[in-house]
Amino acid sequence: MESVIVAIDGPSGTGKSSTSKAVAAKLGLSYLDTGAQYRAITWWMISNGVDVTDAEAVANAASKPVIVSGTDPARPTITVDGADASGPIRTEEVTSKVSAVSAVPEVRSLITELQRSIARGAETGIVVEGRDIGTTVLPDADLKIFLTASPEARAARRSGELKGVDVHATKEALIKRDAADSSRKTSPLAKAGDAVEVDTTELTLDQVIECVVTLVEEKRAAVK
Ligand SMILES: Nc1ncnc2c1ncn2[C@@H]1O[C@H](COP(=O)(O)OP(=O)(O)O)[C@@H](O)[C@H]1O
Ligand SMILES: Nc1ccn([C@@H]2O[C@H](COP(=O)(O)OP(=O)(O)O)[C@@H](O)[C@H]2O)c(=O)n1
Repeated sequence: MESVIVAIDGPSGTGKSSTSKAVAAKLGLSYLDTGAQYRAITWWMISNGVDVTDAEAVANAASKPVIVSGTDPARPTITVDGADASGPIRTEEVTSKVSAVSAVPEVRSLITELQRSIARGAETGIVVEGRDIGTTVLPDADLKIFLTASPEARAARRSGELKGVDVHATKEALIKRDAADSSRKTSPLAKAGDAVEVDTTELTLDQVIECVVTLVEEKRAAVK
């Protein structure tokens, strides 16, 4: 296999970003964080005074921001209209509003096209992580992984990152976002029929990385 495309989906805090970056780095592949792109467009909407609860206003503005993702797993970058957005897209305000913006069909079709063109341009292959990569963005991916973990484990991991934030509040916010992402009409968070499900609750990050690397290597060996 000359180039390999790996889709990694799952809810928040299951380990998608950490696993995808490490797998891409180990195998010499590019890396794309699609959640960062939805966060970036959300940040632009907030900064430009667009009411994110007004789906029509969001749809009308969706094509305005220019979002550029750098795909080096050692140094992922994201810019909006040329400005570094990596810090501002991680604020609590963006996190609480991103599901409303990402549910708008016009936003999804624009971002999906952007993701497909980035994947096409990755010479050695790419690991793309998100919610709908295996089902919608790259349905022909060579390998699809769906990561899961208990809400308790996911909340503990997330609140470990955000110092001083209450685990209970983190868990509630996380469950609310998963419910919104799973119930939207256009390409909801879902496991593709042909995805391999990996429950990471009792696994260390290294074990998850090893598991995915082995699955990619098995795929590559099978088509040689
Ligand atoms: N298997 C694991 N065990 C313990 N901590 C983990 C595991 N996988 C990821 N983490 C940690 O949990 C946090 C969230 O992981 P991340 O990769 O950002 O998840 P996602 O992209 O699915 O939201 C990070 O701090 C990461 O280091
Ligand atoms: N492929 C994707 C990726 C993210 N998203 C949206 O973007 C949000 C942020 O994704 P993320 O991956 O940065 O979220 P975390 O799990 O890292 O907190 C999700 O809650 C979804 O609303 C999406 O709709 N489709």
